[in-house]
Amino acid sequence: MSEAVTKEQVLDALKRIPGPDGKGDIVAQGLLSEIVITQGKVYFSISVNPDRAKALEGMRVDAEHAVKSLPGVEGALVTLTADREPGSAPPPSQSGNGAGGNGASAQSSPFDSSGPGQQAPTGSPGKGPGKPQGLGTPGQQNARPKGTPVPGVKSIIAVASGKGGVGKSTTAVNLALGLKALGKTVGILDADIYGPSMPRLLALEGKPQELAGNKLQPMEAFGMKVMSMGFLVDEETPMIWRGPMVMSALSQMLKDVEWGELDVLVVDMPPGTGDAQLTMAQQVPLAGAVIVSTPQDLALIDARKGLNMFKKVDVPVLGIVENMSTFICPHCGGQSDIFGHGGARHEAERLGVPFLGEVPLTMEVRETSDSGEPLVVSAPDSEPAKAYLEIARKAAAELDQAKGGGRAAPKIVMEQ
Ligand SMILES: Nc1ncnc2c1ncn2[C@@H]1O[C@H](COP(=O)(O)OP(=O)(O)OP(=O)(O)O)[C@@H](O)[C@H]1O
Repeated sequence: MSEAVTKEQVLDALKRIPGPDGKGDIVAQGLLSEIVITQGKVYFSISVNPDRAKALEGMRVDAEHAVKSLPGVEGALVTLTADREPGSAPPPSQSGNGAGGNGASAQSSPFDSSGPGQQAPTGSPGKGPGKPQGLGTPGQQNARPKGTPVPGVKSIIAVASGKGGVGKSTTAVNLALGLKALGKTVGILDADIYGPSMPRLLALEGKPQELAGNKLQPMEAFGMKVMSMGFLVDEETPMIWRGPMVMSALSQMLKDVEWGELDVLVVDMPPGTGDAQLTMAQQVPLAGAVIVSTPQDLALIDARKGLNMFKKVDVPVLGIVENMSTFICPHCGGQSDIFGHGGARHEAERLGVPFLGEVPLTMEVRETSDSGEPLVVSAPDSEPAKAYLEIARKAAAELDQAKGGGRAAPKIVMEQ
């Protein structure tokens, strides 16, 4: 195993990245937040002028690549932020520079920004030959051909995110287990074709068994029925072919899987808000959606796109979850807000959707999710597990409300 990377090495690599105006470098210009390293994964944000966020995406990608190419780095989550004045980065505190990191899957890293979720790949269902018939044009208002109900399944909820790598799948699993802890019978469907995570998150291997009548027996983990694209699509299948396959595979996973009686089926959606996601949201008979975001303001722009996407297809948003809210140092217990803090709560309030809760960035979330022992079952008394349980409780309450005719209509105040 290679040596653990240090903050100094990361900073040295970042000195090669020119600042937004092409002058100096992003380190010298004081644009970086605190750099946190846990077990070979590096997290930080770069302050930019929000008006230039799109134009500076290349700078973000360059910074991420520069860090990822360092020996000992397994992944990097780099975001652009506008919530901090350049040069006012918090004073460095001890980072949880763990013992050098393993345990992450060898597959495409969820941190890989060039990978799944950043854009819908060519051949995505909205564009490619696999575009399902009769679903209306993605982007078209009010085109919700409610998907065919799945026999035995009372409610289907989607867990979605505006972009990849924000912890959507980890949240989906812990939310599902939280719902189970509330006494519900739960299934989880991993619809993330570009980077199926359930085999890793639930330590599942193998293929589902075929039953009579062309039905598939879902796999099982922690008392939940589980189905994943990862069980059906060969890892070797090139991305470009996966898009066209997704719709038939998805409808197969809904219709042709012996789900049995379920109170809730949690669907882990592919990240993003492109055509593929919109088409999926239209095709699945969703009772509600949960949006996962990091607190950082530009990520919230993506979260907002997620909200709009569900609005377009008339699916109630049960609420927003703020993930990686605060970093808790495993050594000193100190807290720091790498990506800001409280942004999602504020955004939820602003948009009039429920805020379901916040989950800190901790080593235990990462370790347990990457080793297939989700925190809600492996350490139910830990702080993040309690946060997930509370999120599940609130989501269940919102679901009941949505099913019972929806949230109370907002009061209309007449301006004098
Ligand atoms: N609160 C957290 N604290 C620490 N690590 C976390 C937290 N949430 C998620 N992670 C880690 O971040 C990585 C990405 O998480 P995950 O796979 O759930 O994200 P995702 O949004 O589903 O990604 P993708 O879009 O690539 O599928 C994983 O290594 C996971 O263990």
